[in-house]
Amino acid sequence: MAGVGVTMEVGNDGVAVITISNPPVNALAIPVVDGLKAKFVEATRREDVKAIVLTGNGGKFSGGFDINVFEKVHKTGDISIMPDVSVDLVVNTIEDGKKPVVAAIEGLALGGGLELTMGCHARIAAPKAQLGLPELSLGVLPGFGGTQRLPRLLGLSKAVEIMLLSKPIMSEEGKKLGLIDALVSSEELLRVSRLWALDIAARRKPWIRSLHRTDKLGSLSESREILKVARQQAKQTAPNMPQHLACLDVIEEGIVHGGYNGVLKEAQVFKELVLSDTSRGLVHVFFAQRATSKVPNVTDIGLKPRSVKRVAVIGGGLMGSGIATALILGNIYVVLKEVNSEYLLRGIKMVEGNVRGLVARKKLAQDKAEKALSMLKGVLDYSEFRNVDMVIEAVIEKVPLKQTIFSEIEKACPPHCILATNTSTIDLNVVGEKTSSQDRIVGAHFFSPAHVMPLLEIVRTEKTSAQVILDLMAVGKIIKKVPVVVGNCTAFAVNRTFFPYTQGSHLLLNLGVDVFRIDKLISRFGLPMGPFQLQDLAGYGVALAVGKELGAAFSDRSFRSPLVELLVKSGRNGKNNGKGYYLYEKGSKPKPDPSVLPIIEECRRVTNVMPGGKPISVSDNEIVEMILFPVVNEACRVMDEGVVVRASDLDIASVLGMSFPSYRGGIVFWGDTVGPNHIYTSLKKWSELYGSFYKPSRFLEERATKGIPLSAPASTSPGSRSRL
Ligand SMILES: C[C@H](O)CC(=O)SCCNC(=O)CCNC(=O)[C@H](O)C(C)(C)COP(=O)(O)OP(=O)(O)OC[C@H]1O[C@@H](n2cnc3c(N)ncnc32)[C@H](O)[C@@H]1OP(=O)(O)O
Repeated sequence: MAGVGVTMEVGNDGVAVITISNPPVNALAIPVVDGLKAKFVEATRREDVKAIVLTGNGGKFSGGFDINVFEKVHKTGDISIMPDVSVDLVVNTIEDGKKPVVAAIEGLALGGGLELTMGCHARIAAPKAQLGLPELSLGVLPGFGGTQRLPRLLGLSKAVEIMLLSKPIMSEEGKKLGLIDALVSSEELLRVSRLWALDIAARRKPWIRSLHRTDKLGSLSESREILKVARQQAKQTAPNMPQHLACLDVIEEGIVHGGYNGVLKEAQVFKELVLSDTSRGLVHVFFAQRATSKVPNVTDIGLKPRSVKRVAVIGGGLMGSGIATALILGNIYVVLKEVNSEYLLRGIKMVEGNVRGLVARKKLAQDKAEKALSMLKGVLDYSEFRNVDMVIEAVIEKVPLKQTIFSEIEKACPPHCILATNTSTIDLNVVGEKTSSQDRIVGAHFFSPAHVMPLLEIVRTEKTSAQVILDLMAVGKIIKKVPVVVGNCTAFAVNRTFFPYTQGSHLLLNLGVDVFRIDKLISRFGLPMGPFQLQDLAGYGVALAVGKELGAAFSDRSFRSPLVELLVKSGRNGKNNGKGYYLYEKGSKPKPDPSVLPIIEECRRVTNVMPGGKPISVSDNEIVEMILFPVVNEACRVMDEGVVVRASDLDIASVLGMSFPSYRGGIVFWGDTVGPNHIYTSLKKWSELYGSFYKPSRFLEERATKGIPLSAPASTSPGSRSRL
């Protein structure tokens, strides 16, 4: 495999093939950008070169500009390390250069990669290549002229959609839309591209500079209307993110004042956006997600994942059927076991409902749905378990029941079979206590709805073998989850970190803050809904069971309120029966229900925590902090106890499991952005005013007083332990 750099080969036909090489995705690192410039200058100068083909090594064109450079800018604040690619390389050297350039695209051309190809005079692609401008998902905008050339190549409407959704299209669609000039097989790609380039040089094919085109832009009033609608949508779907509106403004600049002015404006706005908190958060999440696949003593000891083809799921309830759905969609054969045919039928119906729901929402093709459903078999006993590679138990949270199941499956399954539980609270050592297969026991904690939520929390005990963890990570990837490996403790990493979220909201409510104000502020912060609406959605049964369990486990810092019991007593059961903190009517949005207020008053009388019996007076900002700082505080304990490999694992878990806004970088990253010292002093003040729920942890105190970021590795914190 070639190293990092750019090569050039000039053939007898007079075509210079310039190849980008930077495995694994040919990211445009600074040496690659420099190499491109040098090779283009050389090809332009050489008399034996008539035309140029630009391509990528190893079956991929390019995954875009090197995101590591953004990270460097974020760390140093020094924007000057960004090279001038947009004007110097793409406009002056490639697009306005003296020799025609054809892009030969295979595999993927994303971000800066696609933007380079749009500066070329034609684009030839192999089938199934991914083409996209995902820069907005990194908090920036396309910065190599993409905001200008994409609308000019395929029309404003589609271009805006591709950029705002950060969603790639395939080369087949690109051909239909006019982004791609010809679609040819991988084997033919270079040959056709060379001929095409020569044809342009000989004026047998048009020499097109995308930036100069206007034929697909439509009239100014049409463009303005499209941008107006897009702005309205962006305000709704991305209210806290500046890059969406900025991108639309830059596009408009080019439409009104011409492509080149648009390119200049793009470069200026790009520099502002790279330095934004949004970009810092999103770039952090990009790398944090990829870091989860590196687990010390698991992924670095030469093991290979074993193939898991058949999985048994025990329990066809909400979780079990969701897990079964995720598995069959990943082409894994599933045996779903229930205790009687009524429950089994209900479980299978739920799986079918999940799959058909995806088809209805156009997320799955009909034939794929049928194929997936053919991978499911319902059973009532263990006879089919003799040839499964993994079992996932997903029954109710009762210790004796789980223990019985585990000793039964130990006998029914082959000796290599992974024995996983989807428990969200029970200690894995207790679950597997009655077996002698502790090395095969592992937690596979899915988040509801399991076929939708992207996180898979893999819980290991001291005895779980590295092979078993690796196998489960591989299964997680096959079913399109992001697996995060954590240690064994009550509620594990995610629910443990977030238990103060619910409790903190209830404490604030009991201190006199309005329930709907809390929900509104938390949604405004960026979570999809507030804590009380979430409780309505999850169901009060869950709230009661989990509240009891966690309250007992963390009694030194728990706030217990009788509110949910009072709600149930008054005939409310959340979204389930249409009445909770909100009223739920089919076809309309949840409406705050004022008749819940007297019940809250009654609860406040019972808990009696308001200082002097009067509601506390707090600012909007303080409300958000009083809910989220205790979560950061618990995250500190989780890190201190070594439950996670690295701080960023909690970031990704909070984003993917709890829908914490990704543009805030995850819970620990956000804590560092706000500042450990501010969090510590606030918690200390509240703990004096309102009790031990807010008491700062040892880890937080130490980091705040020494000025060490919360995310700094544990070695900086003497006395840290590890459960991994
Ligand atoms: C100025 C310009 O307009 C700005 C830009 O171009 S910004 C960049 C725009 N490009 C992107 O956003 C694409 C980002 N990359 C991806 O979406 C995916 O990595 C991909 C679809 C290219 C490949 O996905 P997949 O095959 O699952 O591999 P994935 O694990 O994600 O990536 C493989 C490795 O390449 C790295 N990588 C991928 N794209 C990268 C990039 N643009 N820069 C630096 N590293 C990159 C990943 O960090 C990962 O590294 P690791 O192995 O050390 O963890």
